[in-house]
Amino acid sequence: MSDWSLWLEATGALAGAGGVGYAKARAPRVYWSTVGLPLTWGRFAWSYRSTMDVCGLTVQPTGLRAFMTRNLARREVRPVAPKVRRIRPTSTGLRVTLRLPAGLEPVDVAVSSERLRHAFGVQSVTVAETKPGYVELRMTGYDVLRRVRLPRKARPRDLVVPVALREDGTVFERDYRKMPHGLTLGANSSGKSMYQRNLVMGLAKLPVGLVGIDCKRGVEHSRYLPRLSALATDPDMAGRLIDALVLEMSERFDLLALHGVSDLWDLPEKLRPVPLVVLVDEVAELFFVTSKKEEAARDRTVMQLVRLGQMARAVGIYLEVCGQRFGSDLGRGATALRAQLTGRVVHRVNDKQTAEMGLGDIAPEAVVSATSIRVDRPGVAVAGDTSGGWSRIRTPETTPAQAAAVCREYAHLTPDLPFLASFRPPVAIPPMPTTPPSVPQP
Ligand SMILES: Nc1ncnc2c1ncn2[C@@H]1O[C@H](COP(=O)(O)OP(=O)(O)OP(=O)(O)O)[C@@H](O)[C@H]1O
Repeated sequence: MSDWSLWLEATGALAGAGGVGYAKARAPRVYWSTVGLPLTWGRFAWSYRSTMDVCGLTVQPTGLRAFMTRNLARREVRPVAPKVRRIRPTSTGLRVTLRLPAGLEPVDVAVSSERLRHAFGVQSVTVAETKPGYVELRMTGYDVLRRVRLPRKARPRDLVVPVALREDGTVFERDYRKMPHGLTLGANSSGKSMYQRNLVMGLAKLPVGLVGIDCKRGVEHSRYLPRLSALATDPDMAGRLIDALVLEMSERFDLLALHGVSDLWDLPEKLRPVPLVVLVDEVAELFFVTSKKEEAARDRTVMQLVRLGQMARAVGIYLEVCGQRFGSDLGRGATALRAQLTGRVVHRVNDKQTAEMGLGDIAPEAVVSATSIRVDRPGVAVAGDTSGGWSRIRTPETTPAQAAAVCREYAHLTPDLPFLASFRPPVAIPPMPTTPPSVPQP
């Protein structure tokens, strides 16, 4: 086969020989940029006006405009469609900025997004308001969540970590300054650990302290040890660690009061304590008790965690909580804690109630979207915040070994925090090979 026909096959142009199917399945990004984009662009340009018309996205012209068209331009008076202001191709689709005519609002376009998706023959269309009077149609040419790759320029910065890709091809970022505390929910094998792994890989590269609470004996978090400032592996230790964090919070507030500011970020840089991200894996373990006498300790731990949730944002301590369920059935303080965790990510769940626990106070459609996540799509989740916005996301697939390697590489960024010293287990030394060393033969 010649080089030329190989290229044709790879890009899908060899339709007759099944090339399109091959390229769509194996290299959707290549297919999109070489074949899909020109086709979609052409279809869009050719059918834009009529599509808007049949989708009900036009308005009647004003009297003056109708008069001018009829009498001066001597043209037929037609309904007015949104004006296309900008068309921008991306590696995953097409972005079109529209100026809405008077009488149309962004929600009208959003309601028609499913019709537009079929009319333009694209994978998905999402509508975002960019400024008053303008919306952006974000079209994706292929299923970007099938095999997720974050764009190269998506790098962690400040306290912002790119963690996943949205359905519309944009990057989903976890911004701790905008949304200080987060909650990740999901059934077994739904992708919670993968989400946390991607988060830790990003956070590890930033000048922050990472604190792990993993009451499953540290099976998840012990991989991140070189980059952790503290790790609690059972509820008792977690209780003491949370107490230490509350004490640190009080000291940081004293520091703010001393300098007459109300936020850590208002302090001069050289006085500013390092931000801390507290990662809690399987939060239900903190609530479980096996005997009555453990209840007092459990209640104290939960209440201290609620205090962190309520106040610690101002002093740069952020919570990242993960669990399978998070309802009032867990025990006292559960709903109070959940209310503080503004950033919500819900993976596949076993029941609608769990989706409602995470997304019910965001949007009813988000709950429906979370309950329809397929079992064969681990890692897909619905991410929302309590401002009402939500989107479907998926993290890139990464291995525990990759996360451990990043934590080792950035171990030098682990801050020296004396108040956490007693919670920092010695970093594990790689195990010795089990086979005895070979003795050189004479
Ligand atoms: N974003 C993803 N892309 C591809 N595969 C994924 C993704 N997320 C998770 N998976 C697959 O799903 C499996 C389960 O994921 P993960 O361990 O993160 O689930 P979990 O919710 O933490 O489960 P558990 O609660 O049992 O610990 C992983 O082994 C991985 O192969």
